[in-house]
Amino acid sequence: MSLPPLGDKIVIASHNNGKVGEIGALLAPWGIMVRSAAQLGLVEPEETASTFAGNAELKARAAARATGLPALADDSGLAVTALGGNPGIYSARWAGPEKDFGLAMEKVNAALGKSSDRSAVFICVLCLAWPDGNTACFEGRVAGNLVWPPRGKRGFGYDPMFVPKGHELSFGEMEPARKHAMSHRAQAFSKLVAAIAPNGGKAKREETDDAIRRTHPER
Ligand SMILES: O=P(O)(O)OP(=O)(O)OP(=O)(O)OC[C@H]1O[C@@H](n2cnc3c(O)ncnc32)[C@H](O)[C@@H]1O
Ligand SMILES: [Mg+2]
Repeated sequence: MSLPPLGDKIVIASHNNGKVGEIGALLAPWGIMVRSAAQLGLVEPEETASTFAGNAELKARAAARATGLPALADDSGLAVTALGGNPGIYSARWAGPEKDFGLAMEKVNAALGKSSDRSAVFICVLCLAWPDGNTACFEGRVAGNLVWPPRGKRGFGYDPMFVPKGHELSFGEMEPARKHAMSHRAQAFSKLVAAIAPNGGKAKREETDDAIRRTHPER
């Protein structure tokens, strides 16, 4: 797949500071100037699609159209097996108008009840949109189990109740760099990099991996 170049400025088409911070960290080695939709005063489009990809594309297109710059949107959520994939694309909406994720996590836990299946997947679709109407979307997933009560104050959203498979710490307890190395967002991001910069991307990924290894020598 051959995609148009990104240039040196892009808009992060998200109003979620947690996501904007994580995407900024993933983009840091690239020297691209990043502005968020909130910083640019863009309106938050209504998420009317029925899939992560549909919503990510709609958010990216709206920001590219409004700014004339390439835009990167993220639509993501927590799909809980025993809840038939809910809250899924409704993950932000379960937090209500106050964006109260303590409440959203309580709802997930209450809906699970005594279910012995606590498995869940975080899903992220990153979608790039260019001002000429081109788009490209990339999906990442990370599997894990839900714990109660929530643990840790790092990260955002549902992080404190999610323990990735093979790990002890929740995303809310982990060093941010460690979450970045395995998260659904990071997985989607490496696919995006592979599509945008197949050769340069390899060097940049190694740079990021080296930085993570220096901070986490046990990895
Ligand atoms: O649409 P934008 O403006 O990007 O911001 P949003 O918060 O509304 O984002 P979504 O519509 O994609 O909803 C996804 C919700 O899923 C949750 N979520 C996504 N990624 C997460 C992560 O890495 N850790 C914890 N929760 C996450 C988080 O609570 C988000 O609010
Ligand atoms: Mg949203």
